[in-house]
Amino acid sequence: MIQTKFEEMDISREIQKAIDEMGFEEATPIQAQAIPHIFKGEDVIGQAQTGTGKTAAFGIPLLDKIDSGNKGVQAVILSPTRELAIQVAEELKELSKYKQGIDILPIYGGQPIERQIKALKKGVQVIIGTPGRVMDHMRRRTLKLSQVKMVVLDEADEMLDMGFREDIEKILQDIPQDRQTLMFSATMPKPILELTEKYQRNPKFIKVVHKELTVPNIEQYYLEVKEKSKLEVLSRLIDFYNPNLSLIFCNTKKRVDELLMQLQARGYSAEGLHGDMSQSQRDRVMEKFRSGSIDILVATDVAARGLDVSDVDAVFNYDVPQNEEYYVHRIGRTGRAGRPGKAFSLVVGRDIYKLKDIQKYTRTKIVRKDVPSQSDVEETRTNSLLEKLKEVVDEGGLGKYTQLIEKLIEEDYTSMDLAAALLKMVLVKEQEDGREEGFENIEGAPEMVRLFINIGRSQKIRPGDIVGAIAGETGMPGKLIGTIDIYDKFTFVEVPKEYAQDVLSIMKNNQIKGKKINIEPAR
Ligand SMILES: Nc1ncnc2c1ncn2[C@@H]1O[C@H](COP(=O)(O)OP(=O)(O)OP(=O)(O)O)[C@@H](O)[C@H]1O
Ligand SMILES: [Mg+2]
Repeated sequence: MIQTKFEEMDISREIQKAIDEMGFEEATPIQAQAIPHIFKGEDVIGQAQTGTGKTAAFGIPLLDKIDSGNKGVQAVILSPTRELAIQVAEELKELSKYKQGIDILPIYGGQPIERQIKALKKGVQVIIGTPGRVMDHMRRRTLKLSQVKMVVLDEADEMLDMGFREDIEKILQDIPQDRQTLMFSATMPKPILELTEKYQRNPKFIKVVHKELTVPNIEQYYLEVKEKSKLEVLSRLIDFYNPNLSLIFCNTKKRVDELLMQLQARGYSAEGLHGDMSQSQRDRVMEKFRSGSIDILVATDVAARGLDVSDVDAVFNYDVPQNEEYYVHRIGRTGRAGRPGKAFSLVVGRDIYKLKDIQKYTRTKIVRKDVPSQSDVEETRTNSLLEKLKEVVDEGGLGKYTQLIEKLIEEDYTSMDLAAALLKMVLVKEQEDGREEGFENIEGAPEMVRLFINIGRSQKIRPGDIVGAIAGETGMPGKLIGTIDIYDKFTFVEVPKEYAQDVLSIMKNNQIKGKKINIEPAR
Protein backbone atom coordinates (compact mmCIF):
# COMPACT_ATOMS: atom_id res chain seq x y z
CA MET A 1 0.00 0.00 0.00
CA ILE A 2 1.21 3.51 -0.78
CA GLN A 3 1.97 5.29 2.42
CA THR A 4 0.85 8.83 2.71
CA LYS A 5 2.71 11.42 4.69
CA PHE A 6 0.83 14.11 6.53
CA GLU A 7 3.38 16.54 5.11
CA GLU A 8 1.88 16.05 1.66
CA MET A 9 -1.44 17.49 2.78
CA ASP A 10 -2.31 21.11 3.45
CA ILE A 11 -1.91 20.83 7.19
CA SER A 12 -0.74 23.88 9.13
CA ARG A 13 2.67 23.85 10.78
CA GLU A 14 1.12 24.04 14.23
CA ILE A 15 -1.04 20.99 13.76
CA GLN A 16 1.73 19.10 11.99
CA LYS A 17 3.89 19.68 15.06
CA ALA A 18 1.21 18.16 17.30
CA ILE A 19 0.78 15.22 14.92
CA ASP A 20 4.50 14.55 15.13
CA GLU A 21 4.42 14.73 18.89
CA MET A 22 1.54 12.31 19.03
CA GLY A 23 3.73 9.87 17.17
CA PHE A 24 1.62 9.59 14.03
CA GLU A 25 4.22 8.94 11.37
CA GLU A 26 2.00 8.27 8.42
CA ALA A 27 -1.62 8.95 7.67
CA THR A 28 -3.88 5.93 7.95
CA PRO A 29 -5.85 5.05 4.78
CA ILE A 30 -9.02 6.82 5.93
CA GLN A 31 -6.99 9.89 6.85
CA ALA A 32 -5.13 9.86 3.53
CA GLN A 33 -8.38 9.64 1.61
CA ALA A 34 -10.70 11.84 3.66
CA ILE A 35 -8.50 14.76 4.68
CA PRO A 36 -8.00 16.24 1.16
CA HIS A 37 -11.77 16.14 0.46
CA ILE A 38 -12.56 17.77 3.77
CA PHE A 39 -9.99 20.50 3.13
CA LYS A 40 -11.73 21.12 -0.20
CA GLY A 41 -14.97 21.75 1.63
CA GLU A 42 -16.76 18.63 0.41
CA ASP A 43 -19.25 16.54 2.35
CA VAL A 44 -17.87 13.14 3.29
CA ILE A 45 -19.19 9.80 4.47
CA GLY A 46 -16.22 7.99 5.93
CA GLN A 47 -16.35 4.28 6.64
CA ALA A 48 -13.24 2.57 7.95
CA GLN A 49 -12.52 -0.15 10.46
CA THR A 50 -12.41 0.45 14.20
CA GLY A 51 -9.26 2.00 15.59
CA THR A 52 -7.97 3.31 12.27
CA GLY A 53 -7.93 7.00 13.14
CA LYS A 54 -11.28 8.35 12.01
CA THR A 55 -11.17 10.99 14.75
CA ALA A 56 -8.05 12.60 13.35
CA ALA A 57 -9.39 12.11 9.81
CA PHE A 58 -12.10 14.66 10.49
CA GLY A 59 -10.33 16.40 13.39
CA ILE A 60 -7.21 17.59 11.57
CA PRO A 61 -8.90 19.45 8.68
CA LEU A 62 -11.70 20.63 10.95
CA LEU A 63 -9.26 22.30 13.31
CA ASP A 64 -7.37 23.91 10.46
CA LYS A 65 -10.57 25.38 9.11
CA ILE A 66 -11.49 27.15 12.32
CA ASP A 67 -11.11 30.89 12.24
CA SER A 68 -9.41 31.64 15.54
CA GLY A 69 -10.32 35.31 15.29
CA ASN A 70 -14.00 34.45 15.49
CA LYS A 71 -15.20 33.32 18.90
CA GLY A 72 -18.52 31.90 17.71
CA VAL A 73 -19.25 28.16 17.46
CA GLN A 74 -17.97 27.07 14.04
CA ALA A 75 -17.97 23.29 14.32
CA VAL A 76 -20.36 20.86 15.99
CA ILE A 77 -19.40 17.24 16.48
CA LEU A 78 -22.18 14.92 17.60
CA SER A 79 -21.29 11.86 19.60
CA PRO A 80 -23.52 9.02 20.86
CA THR A 81 -22.08 8.81 24.38
CA ARG A 82 -20.66 11.10 27.00
CA GLU A 83 -17.40 9.20 27.33
CA LEU A 84 -16.83 9.45 23.61
CA ALA A 85 -17.57 13.17 23.57
CA ILE A 86 -14.95 13.69 26.29
CA GLN A 87 -12.42 11.53 24.49
CA VAL A 88 -12.87 13.26 21.13
CA ALA A 89 -12.57 16.65 22.83
CA GLU A 90 -9.30 15.51 24.42
CA GLU A 91 -7.89 14.35 21.11
CA LEU A 92 -8.83 17.60 19.37
CA LYS A 93 -7.26 19.60 22.20
CA GLU A 94 -4.10 17.58 21.76
CA LEU A 95 -4.08 18.17 18.01
CA SER A 96 -4.65 21.90 18.38
CA LYS A 97 -2.31 22.52 21.25
CA TYR A 98 0.10 24.68 19.21
CA LYS A 99 -2.67 26.63 17.52
CA GLN A 100 -3.50 29.76 19.43
CA GLY A 101 -7.04 30.78 20.10
CA ILE A 102 -8.98 27.59 19.48
CA ASP A 103 -11.38 26.65 22.24
CA ILE A 104 -12.91 23.20 22.36
CA LEU A 105 -15.70 22.13 24.70
CA PRO A 106 -17.46 18.83 25.30
CA ILE A 107 -21.12 19.25 26.27
CA TYR A 108 -23.01 16.26 27.53
CA GLY A 109 -25.77 15.27 29.89
CA GLY A 110 -24.99 14.49 33.49
CA GLN A 111 -22.66 17.44 33.85
CA PRO A 112 -24.07 20.60 35.49
CA ILE A 113 -25.49 22.66 32.67
CA GLU A 114 -24.51 25.96 34.32
CA ARG A 115 -20.85 25.13 34.00
CA GLN A 116 -21.33 24.46 30.28
CA ILE A 117 -23.32 27.67 29.83
CA LYS A 118 -20.53 29.65 31.44
CA ALA A 119 -17.93 28.07 29.19
CA LEU A 120 -20.08 28.64 26.09
CA LYS A 121 -20.50 32.29 27.02
CA LYS A 122 -16.73 32.79 27.08
CA GLY A 123 -16.72 31.71 23.46
CA VAL A 124 -15.80 28.31 22.01
CA GLN A 125 -15.39 27.40 18.36
CA VAL A 126 -15.66 23.63 18.53
CA ILE A 127 -18.22 21.74 20.56
CA ILE A 128 -18.48 17.98 20.90
CA GLY A 129 -21.82 17.03 22.28
CA THR A 130 -24.35 14.30 22.80
CA PRO A 131 -27.53 15.09 20.82
CA GLY A 132 -29.76 15.43 23.88
CA ARG A 133 -27.58 17.99 25.59
CA VAL A 134 -26.98 19.93 22.39
CA MET A 135 -30.75 20.17 21.95
CA ASP A 136 -31.08 21.33 25.52
CA HIS A 137 -28.64 24.19 24.92
CA MET A 138 -30.41 25.08 21.70
CA ARG A 139 -33.72 25.34 23.54
CA ARG A 140 -32.16 27.54 26.20
CA ARG A 141 -30.51 29.60 23.48
CA THR A 142 -27.18 29.12 25.17
CA LEU A 143 -25.80 27.58 22.00
CA LYS A 144 -25.93 29.62 18.81
CA LEU A 145 -25.54 27.72 15.62
CA SER A 146 -25.67 30.59 13.14
CA GLN A 147 -21.92 30.57 12.47
CA VAL A 148 -21.46 26.83 12.25
CA LYS A 149 -19.71 25.79 9.04
CA MET A 150 -18.94 22.16 9.87
CA VAL A 151 -20.96 19.35 11.41
CA VAL A 152 -19.60 15.89 12.13
CA LEU A 153 -21.73 12.91 13.05
CA ASP A 154 -19.30 10.51 14.71
CA GLU A 155 -20.84 7.03 14.94
CA ALA A 156 -23.68 8.32 12.82
CA ASP A 157 -25.45 4.95 12.57
CA GLU A 158 -25.42 4.48 16.33
CA MET A 159 -27.05 7.82 16.96
CA LEU A 160 -29.91 6.83 14.69
CA ASP A 161 -30.18 3.47 16.43
CA MET A 162 -30.37 5.13 19.82
CA GLY A 163 -33.43 6.99 18.76
CA PHE A 164 -31.69 10.32 18.37
CA ARG A 165 -33.01 10.67 14.84
CA GLU A 166 -35.42 13.51 15.62
CA ASP A 167 -32.85 15.37 17.67
CA ILE A 168 -30.25 15.00 14.99
CA GLU A 169 -32.58 16.17 12.27
CA LYS A 170 -33.57 19.16 14.36
CA ILE A 171 -29.94 20.06 14.98
CA LEU A 172 -29.06 19.68 11.30
CA GLN A 173 -32.05 21.81 10.30
CA ASP A 174 -30.97 24.57 12.66
CA ILE A 175 -27.45 24.75 11.30
CA PRO A 176 -27.08 27.04 8.26
CA GLN A 177 -27.39 25.21 4.93
CA ASP A 178 -24.12 26.59 3.76
CA ARG A 179 -22.03 24.14 5.71
CA GLN A 180 -19.99 21.00 5.43
CA THR A 181 -21.51 17.78 6.78
CA LEU A 182 -19.33 14.80 7.64
CA MET A 183 -20.38 11.36 8.84
CA PHE A 184 -18.05 8.72 10.18
CA SER A 185 -18.44 5.15 11.43
CA ALA A 186 -17.00 1.67 11.02
CA THR A 187 -20.48 0.51 10.00
CA MET A 188 -22.87 2.23 7.62
CA PRO A 189 -26.18 0.42 7.51
CA LYS A 190 -28.91 1.48 5.07
CA PRO A 191 -30.92 3.95 7.21
CA ILE A 192 -27.87 6.21 7.24
CA LEU A 193 -28.20 6.75 3.50
CA GLU A 194 -31.58 8.43 3.93
CA LEU A 195 -30.05 10.89 6.32
CA THR A 196 -27.24 11.42 3.90
CA GLU A 197 -29.56 12.19 1.02
CA LYS A 198 -31.48 14.65 3.10
CA TYR A 199 -28.66 16.51 4.76
CA GLN A 200 -25.51 16.14 2.71
CA ARG A 201 -24.63 17.68 -0.63
CA ASN A 202 -22.92 15.40 -3.17
CA PRO A 203 -21.16 13.52 -0.43
CA LYS A 204 -17.98 11.63 -1.21
CA PHE A 205 -18.47 8.13 0.06
CA ILE A 206 -15.04 7.08 1.25
CA LYS A 207 -15.03 3.47 2.16
CA VAL A 208 -11.67 2.10 3.03
CA VAL A 209 -12.28 -1.18 1.36
CA HIS A 210 -11.29 -4.33 3.06
CA LYS A 211 -12.44 -7.83 2.64
CA GLU A 212 -13.67 -7.90 6.19
CA LEU A 213 -15.43 -5.38 8.37
CA THR A 214 -13.45 -6.20 11.49
CA VAL A 215 -9.76 -5.52 12.03
CA PRO A 216 -7.56 -8.42 10.87
CA ASN A 217 -5.16 -8.09 13.80
CA ILE A 218 -7.87 -9.07 16.25
CA GLU A 219 -7.90 -12.83 16.81
CA GLN A 220 -11.54 -13.79 17.14
CA TYR A 221 -12.69 -16.83 19.10
CA TYR A 222 -15.86 -18.30 20.45
CA LEU A 223 -16.41 -20.83 23.21
CA GLU A 224 -19.51 -22.95 23.57
CA VAL A 225 -20.55 -22.88 27.19
CA LYS A 226 -23.50 -23.45 29.48
CA GLU A 227 -25.08 -20.35 30.95
CA LYS A 228 -24.11 -21.35 34.46
CA SER A 229 -20.49 -22.00 33.61
CA LYS A 230 -19.96 -18.62 31.96
CA LEU A 231 -18.36 -17.06 35.01
CA GLU A 232 -15.99 -19.95 35.41
CA VAL A 233 -15.01 -19.94 31.76
CA LEU A 234 -14.50 -16.19 31.77
CA SER A 235 -12.26 -16.42 34.84
CA ARG A 236 -10.22 -19.14 33.22
CA LEU A 237 -9.77 -17.15 30.04
CA ILE A 238 -8.66 -14.10 31.97
CA ASP A 239 -6.26 -16.14 34.08
CA PHE A 240 -4.87 -17.95 31.10
CA TYR A 241 -4.40 -15.04 28.69
CA ASN A 242 -3.67 -12.58 31.44
CA PRO A 243 -4.53 -9.47 29.42
CA ASN A 244 -3.32 -6.04 30.48
CA LEU A 245 -6.74 -4.50 30.33
CA SER A 246 -9.93 -6.29 29.38
CA LEU A 247 -13.34 -5.10 28.44
CA ILE A 248 -16.26 -7.39 29.13
CA PHE A 249 -19.61 -6.71 27.50
CA CYS A 250 -22.98 -7.80 28.87
CA ASN A 251 -26.31 -7.17 27.20
CA THR A 252 -28.04 -5.48 30.13
CA LYS A 253 -27.23 -3.20 33.06
CA LYS A 254 -28.41 -5.86 35.46
CA ARG A 255 -26.03 -8.42 33.98
CA VAL A 256 -23.20 -5.91 34.30
CA ASP A 257 -23.94 -5.39 37.99
CA GLU A 258 -24.21 -9.11 38.66
CA LEU A 259 -21.06 -10.08 36.83
CA LEU A 260 -19.15 -7.23 38.39
CA MET A 261 -20.01 -8.45 41.88
CA GLN A 262 -19.01 -11.99 41.02
CA LEU A 263 -15.69 -10.91 39.54
CA GLN A 264 -14.92 -8.68 42.49
CA ALA A 265 -15.78 -11.52 44.85
CA ARG A 266 -13.23 -13.63 43.01
CA GLY A 267 -10.58 -11.03 43.59
CA TYR A 268 -10.42 -9.39 40.17
CA SER A 269 -9.80 -5.70 39.95
CA ALA A 270 -12.90 -4.69 38.03
CA GLU A 271 -15.40 -1.86 37.71
CA GLY A 272 -18.65 -1.48 35.83
CA LEU A 273 -19.95 1.09 33.37
CA HIS A 274 -23.54 1.59 32.30
CA GLY A 275 -26.17 4.23 31.79
CA ASP A 276 -27.76 4.01 35.24
CA MET A 277 -24.65 5.29 36.95
CA SER A 278 -24.15 8.91 37.85
CA GLN A 279 -21.84 10.91 35.63
CA SER A 280 -19.27 11.31 38.37
CA GLN A 281 -19.21 7.54 38.89
CA ARG A 282 -18.83 7.01 35.15
CA ASP A 283 -15.99 9.50 34.99
CA ARG A 284 -14.21 7.89 37.91
CA VAL A 285 -14.47 4.43 36.39
CA MET A 286 -13.18 5.57 32.99
CA GLU A 287 -10.33 7.40 34.67
CA LYS A 288 -9.37 4.28 36.62
CA PHE A 289 -9.56 2.13 33.51
CA ARG A 290 -7.53 4.49 31.36
CA SER A 291 -4.85 4.84 34.00
CA GLY A 292 -4.70 1.08 34.50
CA SER A 293 -5.61 1.21 38.16
CA ILE A 294 -8.28 -1.38 37.39
CA ASP A 295 -7.73 -4.25 34.95
CA ILE A 296 -11.25 -5.04 33.91
CA LEU A 297 -14.15 -2.94 32.75
CA VAL A 298 -17.53 -4.65 32.66
CA ALA A 299 -19.91 -2.63 30.51
CA THR A 300 -23.04 -2.45 28.45
CA ASP A 301 -22.90 -1.27 24.85
CA VAL A 302 -22.45 2.26 26.19
CA ALA A 303 -18.73 1.43 25.98
CA ALA A 304 -18.93 -0.26 22.59
CA ARG A 305 -18.50 2.74 20.36
CA GLY A 306 -15.42 4.78 19.70
CA LEU A 307 -13.65 4.40 23.05
CA ASP A 308 -9.92 4.28 22.61
CA VAL A 309 -7.90 2.80 25.44
CA SER A 310 -4.65 1.51 24.05
CA ASP A 311 -3.84 -1.24 26.52
CA VAL A 312 -7.07 -3.16 26.03
CA ASP A 313 -5.81 -6.42 24.63
CA ALA A 314 -8.85 -8.56 25.14
CA VAL A 315 -12.57 -8.07 24.67
CA PHE A 316 -15.04 -10.60 26.01
CA ASN A 317 -18.61 -10.91 24.88
CA TYR A 318 -20.04 -12.39 28.05
CA ASP A 319 -23.31 -12.22 26.16
CA VAL A 320 -23.43 -12.41 22.38
CA PRO A 321 -24.52 -8.95 21.17
CA GLN A 322 -28.03 -8.49 19.82
CA ASN A 323 -26.95 -7.13 16.47
CA GLU A 324 -24.05 -7.57 14.13
CA GLU A 325 -22.90 -3.97 14.18
CA TYR A 326 -22.42 -4.14 17.91
CA TYR A 327 -20.13 -7.08 17.54
CA VAL A 328 -17.90 -5.08 15.21
CA HIS A 329 -17.73 -2.10 17.54
CA ARG A 330 -17.37 -4.09 20.76
CA ILE A 331 -14.41 -6.14 19.61
CA GLY A 332 -12.99 -3.00 18.01
CA ARG A 333 -12.09 -1.74 21.48
CA THR A 334 -8.99 -3.87 21.11
CA GLY A 335 -6.53 -4.13 18.23
CA ARG A 336 -6.39 -0.37 17.79
CA ALA A 337 -3.89 1.51 15.64
CA GLY A 338 -2.34 -1.72 14.42
CA ARG A 339 -1.87 -3.34 17.83
CA PRO A 340 -2.76 -6.99 18.36
CA GLY A 341 -5.87 -7.99 20.24
CA LYS A 342 -8.07 -10.93 21.10
CA ALA A 343 -11.84 -11.22 21.22
CA PHE A 344 -13.76 -14.03 22.89
CA SER A 345 -17.49 -14.64 22.66
CA LEU A 346 -19.23 -16.97 25.07
CA VAL A 347 -21.92 -18.80 23.19
CA VAL A 348 -24.84 -20.57 24.84
CA GLY A 349 -27.16 -22.84 22.87
CA ARG A 350 -28.89 -20.96 20.11
CA ASP A 351 -26.43 -18.05 20.30
CA ILE A 352 -24.45 -20.02 17.78
CA TYR A 353 -26.92 -18.92 15.08
CA LYS A 354 -26.40 -15.30 16.01
CA LEU A 355 -22.70 -15.90 15.73
CA LYS A 356 -23.18 -17.32 12.24
CA ASP A 357 -25.03 -14.14 11.22
CA ILE A 358 -22.23 -12.05 12.67
CA GLN A 359 -19.65 -13.97 10.67
CA LYS A 360 -21.64 -13.50 7.50
CA TYR A 361 -22.02 -9.78 8.13
CA THR A 362 -18.40 -9.17 9.04
CA ARG A 363 -17.05 -11.65 6.50
CA THR A 364 -14.68 -13.09 9.05
CA LYS A 365 -14.20 -16.43 10.65
CA ILE A 366 -14.62 -16.68 14.36
CA VAL A 367 -12.61 -19.66 15.50
CA ARG A 368 -13.93 -22.16 18.01
CA LYS A 369 -11.79 -22.52 21.08
CA ASP A 370 -11.72 -24.91 24.01
CA VAL A 371 -11.72 -23.65 27.55
CA PRO A 372 -8.14 -23.62 28.87
CA SER A 373 -7.69 -26.41 31.40
CA GLN A 374 -6.77 -25.75 35.00
CA SER A 375 -3.24 -26.99 34.39
CA ASP A 376 -2.88 -24.59 31.44
CA VAL A 377 -3.88 -21.79 33.75
CA GLU A 378 -1.42 -22.94 36.40
CA GLU A 379 1.36 -23.07 33.87
CA THR A 380 0.80 -19.48 32.80
CA ARG A 381 0.61 -18.41 36.42
CA THR A 382 3.94 -20.08 37.11
CA ASN A 383 5.52 -18.51 34.04
CA SER A 384 4.37 -15.04 34.90
CA LEU A 385 5.61 -15.49 38.45
CA LEU A 386 9.03 -16.49 37.16
CA GLU A 387 9.09 -13.44 34.89
CA LYS A 388 8.18 -11.26 37.83
CA LEU A 389 10.95 -12.87 39.86
CA LYS A 390 13.52 -11.95 37.21
CA GLU A 391 12.23 -8.39 37.18
CA VAL A 392 12.59 -8.10 40.94
CA VAL A 393 16.18 -9.36 40.75
CA ASP A 394 16.95 -6.89 37.93
CA GLU A 395 15.49 -4.01 39.89
CA GLY A 396 17.96 -4.69 42.67
CA GLY A 397 17.72 -3.19 46.14
CA LEU A 398 17.66 -6.63 47.76
CA GLY A 399 20.36 -5.94 50.36
CA LYS A 400 18.16 -6.45 53.38
CA TYR A 401 16.96 -9.81 52.03
CA THR A 402 20.34 -11.11 50.94
CA GLN A 403 21.51 -10.59 54.51
CA LEU A 404 18.75 -12.88 55.72
CA ILE A 405 19.71 -15.51 53.17
CA GLU A 406 23.35 -15.24 54.20
CA LYS A 407 22.38 -16.08 57.76
CA LEU A 408 20.65 -19.22 56.58
CA ILE A 409 23.61 -20.20 54.41
CA GLU A 410 25.74 -20.04 57.52
CA GLU A 411 23.35 -22.58 58.98
CA ASP A 412 24.24 -24.89 56.08
CA TYR A 413 21.33 -24.34 53.71
CA THR A 414 22.16 -23.90 50.03
CA SER A 415 20.92 -20.82 48.20
CA MET A 416 19.39 -23.11 45.57
CA ASP A 417 17.24 -24.89 48.15
CA LEU A 418 16.26 -21.63 49.76
CA ALA A 419 15.17 -20.13 46.45
CA ALA A 420 13.21 -23.27 45.56
CA ALA A 421 11.48 -23.32 48.94
CA LEU A 422 10.44 -19.69 48.60
CA LEU A 423 9.09 -20.33 45.16
CA LYS A 424 7.14 -23.31 46.40
CA MET A 425 5.60 -21.24 49.16
CA VAL A 426 4.54 -18.54 46.75
CA LEU A 427 3.20 -20.90 44.11
CA VAL A 428 1.24 -23.00 46.52
CA LYS A 429 -0.25 -19.85 47.98
CA GLU A 430 -1.13 -18.67 44.49
CA GLN A 431 -2.88 -21.93 43.83
CA GLU A 432 -4.75 -21.71 47.06
CA ASP A 433 -5.74 -18.17 46.18
CA GLY A 434 -6.81 -19.50 42.82
CA ARG A 435 -10.34 -20.27 42.00
CA GLU A 436 -10.15 -24.00 41.81
CA GLU A 437 -13.00 -24.96 44.00
CA GLY A 438 -15.50 -23.79 46.51
CA PHE A 439 -19.05 -22.80 47.17
CA GLU A 440 -21.05 -20.16 45.54
CA ASN A 441 -24.44 -18.83 46.52
CA ILE A 442 -27.24 -19.19 44.04
CA GLU A 443 -29.33 -16.16 43.44
CA GLY A 444 -32.98 -16.73 44.25
CA ALA A 445 -32.30 -20.02 46.05
CA PRO A 446 -30.93 -19.13 49.49
CA GLU A 447 -31.07 -22.68 50.80
CA MET A 448 -29.01 -24.04 47.92
CA VAL A 449 -25.34 -23.74 47.14
CA ARG A 450 -23.34 -24.31 43.97
CA LEU A 451 -20.26 -26.39 44.44
CA PHE A 452 -17.50 -26.25 41.96
CA ILE A 453 -14.52 -28.46 42.20
CA ASN A 454 -11.56 -29.26 40.04
CA ILE A 455 -11.43 -32.98 39.28
CA GLY A 456 -10.22 -34.27 35.97
CA ARG A 457 -12.24 -36.10 33.38
CA SER A 458 -10.39 -39.26 34.36
CA GLN A 459 -12.25 -39.30 37.62
CA LYS A 460 -15.13 -41.59 38.19
CA ILE A 461 -17.64 -38.85 38.56
CA ARG A 462 -19.37 -38.11 35.30
CA PRO A 463 -21.87 -35.65 33.94
CA GLY A 464 -25.41 -36.65 34.75
CA ASP A 465 -24.37 -38.62 37.82
CA ILE A 466 -26.93 -38.30 40.52
CA VAL A 467 -26.09 -36.99 43.93
CA GLY A 468 -28.39 -38.48 46.54
CA ALA A 469 -28.75 -38.46 50.26
CA ILE A 470 -28.87 -41.94 51.75
CA ALA A 471 -31.73 -42.49 54.10
CA GLY A 472 -30.55 -42.98 57.67
CA GLU A 473 -28.45 -46.03 58.43
CA THR A 474 -30.15 -48.22 55.88
CA GLY A 475 -27.85 -47.44 53.00
CA MET A 476 -30.94 -47.15 50.84
CA PRO A 477 -30.93 -44.30 48.35
CA GLY A 478 -32.98 -41.45 49.65
CA LYS A 479 -33.87 -38.21 48.00
CA LEU A 480 -32.23 -36.79 44.96
CA ILE A 481 -30.31 -33.67 45.85
CA GLY A 482 -28.39 -32.78 42.74
CA THR A 483 -27.01 -33.75 39.35
CA ILE A 484 -23.38 -33.56 38.36
CA ASP A 485 -22.47 -31.31 35.54
CA ILE A 486 -18.96 -31.26 34.18
CA TYR A 487 -17.36 -28.51 32.29
CA ASP A 488 -13.87 -29.36 31.17
CA LYS A 489 -12.08 -30.23 34.41
CA PHE A 490 -14.64 -28.42 36.44
CA THR A 491 -17.44 -30.23 38.12
CA PHE A 492 -20.51 -28.40 39.26
CA VAL A 493 -23.37 -29.49 41.35
CA GLU A 494 -26.10 -27.58 43.05
CA VAL A 495 -27.08 -29.05 46.39
CA PRO A 496 -28.82 -27.96 49.58
CA LYS A 497 -26.44 -26.10 51.90
CA GLU A 498 -26.69 -28.72 54.62
CA TYR A 499 -25.13 -31.37 52.38
CA ALA A 500 -22.53 -29.18 50.72
CA GLN A 501 -19.56 -30.07 52.90
CA ASP A 502 -20.18 -33.80 52.62
CA VAL A 503 -20.66 -33.73 48.87
CA LEU A 504 -17.48 -31.74 48.51
CA SER A 505 -15.40 -34.14 50.56
CA ILE A 506 -16.81 -37.16 48.72
CA MET A 507 -16.07 -35.60 45.37
CA LYS A 508 -12.62 -34.49 46.38
CA ASN A 509 -11.62 -37.87 47.69
CA ASN A 510 -13.09 -39.46 44.63
CA GLN A 511 -15.27 -41.62 46.77
CA ILE A 512 -18.46 -42.74 45.22
CA LYS A 513 -20.15 -43.57 48.46
CA GLY A 514 -20.01 -41.61 51.65
CA LYS A 515 -21.61 -41.38 55.01
CA LYS A 516 -24.83 -39.64 54.26
CA ILE A 517 -24.37 -38.87 50.62
CA ASN A 518 -23.86 -41.07 47.63
CA ILE A 519 -23.14 -40.24 44.08
CA GLU A 520 -24.68 -42.64 41.67
CA PRO A 521 -23.02 -43.06 38.33
CA ALA A 522 -25.02 -42.19 35.25
CA ARG A 523 -26.25 -45.25 33.48
N1 LIG B 1 -1.87 8.23 11.64
C1 LIG B 1 -1.85 7.60 12.80
N2 LIG B 1 -0.76 6.90 13.17
C2 LIG B 1 -0.74 6.25 14.37
N3 LIG B 1 -1.75 6.25 15.26
C3 LIG B 1 -2.86 6.93 14.94
C4 LIG B 1 -2.97 7.64 13.71
N4 LIG B 1 -4.18 8.23 13.66
C5 LIG B 1 -4.81 7.90 14.81
N5 LIG B 1 -4.02 7.13 15.58
C6 LIG B 1 -4.36 6.55 16.91
O1 LIG B 1 -5.16 5.43 16.66
C7 LIG B 1 -6.07 5.22 17.72
C8 LIG B 1 -7.48 4.99 17.18
O2 LIG B 1 -7.97 6.16 16.58
P1 LIG B 1 -9.52 6.55 16.61
O3 LIG B 1 -10.05 6.49 17.99
O4 LIG B 1 -9.65 7.80 15.86
O5 LIG B 1 -10.14 5.34 15.77
P2 LIG B 1 -11.57 5.22 15.05
O6 LIG B 1 -11.30 4.87 13.64
O7 LIG B 1 -12.37 6.41 15.33
O8 LIG B 1 -12.15 3.94 15.76
P3 LIG B 1 -13.69 3.61 16.23
O9 LIG B 1 -14.39 3.09 15.02
O10 LIG B 1 -13.51 2.56 17.26
O11 LIG B 1 -14.26 4.87 16.73
C9 LIG B 1 -5.99 6.43 18.60
O12 LIG B 1 -5.25 6.10 19.77
C10 LIG B 1 -5.24 7.44 17.78
O13 LIG B 1 -4.48 8.30 18.57
MG1 LIG C 1 -14.05 6.85 16.42
